[in-house]
Amino acid sequence: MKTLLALNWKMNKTPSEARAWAEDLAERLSPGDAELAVMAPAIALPALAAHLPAGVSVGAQDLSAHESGAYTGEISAAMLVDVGTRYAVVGHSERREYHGESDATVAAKARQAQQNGITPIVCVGEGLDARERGEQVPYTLAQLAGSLEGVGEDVVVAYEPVWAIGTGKTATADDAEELASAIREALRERYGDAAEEVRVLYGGSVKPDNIAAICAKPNVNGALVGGASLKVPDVLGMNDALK
Ligand SMILES: O=C[C@H](O)COP(=O)(O)O
Repeated sequence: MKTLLALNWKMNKTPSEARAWAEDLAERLSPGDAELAVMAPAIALPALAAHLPAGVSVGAQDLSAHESGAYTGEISAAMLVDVGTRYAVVGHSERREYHGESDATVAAKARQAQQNGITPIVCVGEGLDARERGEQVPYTLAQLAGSLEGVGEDVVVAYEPVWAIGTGKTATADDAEELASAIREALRERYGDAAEEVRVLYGGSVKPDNIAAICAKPNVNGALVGGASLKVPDVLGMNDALK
């Protein structure tokens, strides 16, 4: 299966900046072994769909758990599909923390994505407390079970320890593999043989100089990258490191 380099811009870049970034990438990207996907603010997705180089996917950072109707401010899966969206991040720790999203909400969003042909990237991961208690595996697996309720196997799982996000503290490649292998086992129980085809990503302070070691681990099939996704040279560096 192809390694996935998922670039999460978070709340950065206007549509004009997104277009310039995509044009710059298109000029400089030499295709590697990884699949690239850009998870941008929804308002920038049409510009990305029009200007990203061929083969680079468009992704959303969130979507509504509802199909359509009276949900002011929400963006539906069908709207995202209409502008060329292939992936959607759901349950990022920032949405869980700042927008009160529960595992049940995350699962509802993932189901909504799948019903419309979007592959959800379901995020899970422990905070510092659970890590310091040595409970990172049971904590993360409990979150995963709730977040995958009723969700089919066309899914990507991103393990992001909250203490490593945007802090410069990267989990070691062995830490990433510990959780990725536990997640794989849980996916086998849920999906059987199809679990081998589910990509498990690591996220948290991934950069050009650490991505190769992390993605070389047997159960890590890519990365979800925040800070290092904003500058084209960093993205080229990560893409090259995965060749
Ligand atoms: O979605 C991406 C993650 O939250 C990681 O962010 P970061 O690479 O800035 O630590």
